[in-house]
Amino acid sequence: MQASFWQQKWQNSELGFHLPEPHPKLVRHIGRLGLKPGDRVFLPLCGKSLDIAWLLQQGFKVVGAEWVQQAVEQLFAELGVEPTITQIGQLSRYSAHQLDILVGDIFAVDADTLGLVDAVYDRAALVALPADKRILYSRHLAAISGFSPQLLISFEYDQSLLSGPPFSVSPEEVKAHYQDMFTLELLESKAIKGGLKGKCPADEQAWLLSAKS
Ligand SMILES: C[S@@+](CC[C@H](N)C(=O)[O-])C[C@H]1O[C@@H](n2cnc3c(N)ncnc32)[C@H](O)[C@@H]1O
Repeated sequence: MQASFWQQKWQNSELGFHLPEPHPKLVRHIGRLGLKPGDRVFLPLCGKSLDIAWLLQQGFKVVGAEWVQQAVEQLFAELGVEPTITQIGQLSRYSAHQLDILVGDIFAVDADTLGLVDAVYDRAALVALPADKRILYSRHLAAISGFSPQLLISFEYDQSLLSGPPFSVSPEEVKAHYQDMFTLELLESKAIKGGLKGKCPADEQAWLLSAKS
């Protein structure tokens, strides 16, 4: 997927992925990440997710990465805060209070620029990437986040019925990406009511990834 694909989605407000509430699986399973107040949570490919505001309200710091500047501008406008913007190489950093958003390609984010994180929350990030990029992404994400524990939400459906994104990522594929680095626990797997995009039956899965010691 090129940057232009996502820029067009944001320009045309084709934001079917954007939920009107914090993700119920985040709310249900956040406790499993073992976080303390003030800990910093990384949301790769964050869009303007309401999960960000919810995590801030719970007393966490948040850092996100998002390619599309328009998305990030909408995020700060909807939060009602004015960001301080700084340039770091190819990336811009939008910061306010307990929030940093790195604007640019996730693959341009390194561990120094990201800073220390205590957990990763991946919702609609792994599944937004095509298969060849998912292999690179899973290793890159683990490396830049210092193998922090991760709450991952993925979809599984018959890929022949619908072209992604979101792409179908089976439990076998999740394991192939992560099981050499993390211990994986499937927290829940539930059918999406009405199917994916109202078109095809799909399951949404929540995974807990804990670094192997
Ligand atoms: C499916 S949306 C999910 C957004 C958010 N996680 C949510 O739950 O609402 C994927 C987002 O990732 C962004 N994105 C796609 N590829 C990216 C990349 N390589 N680096 C950074 N952001 C990217 C898109 O612009 C889009 O906003």
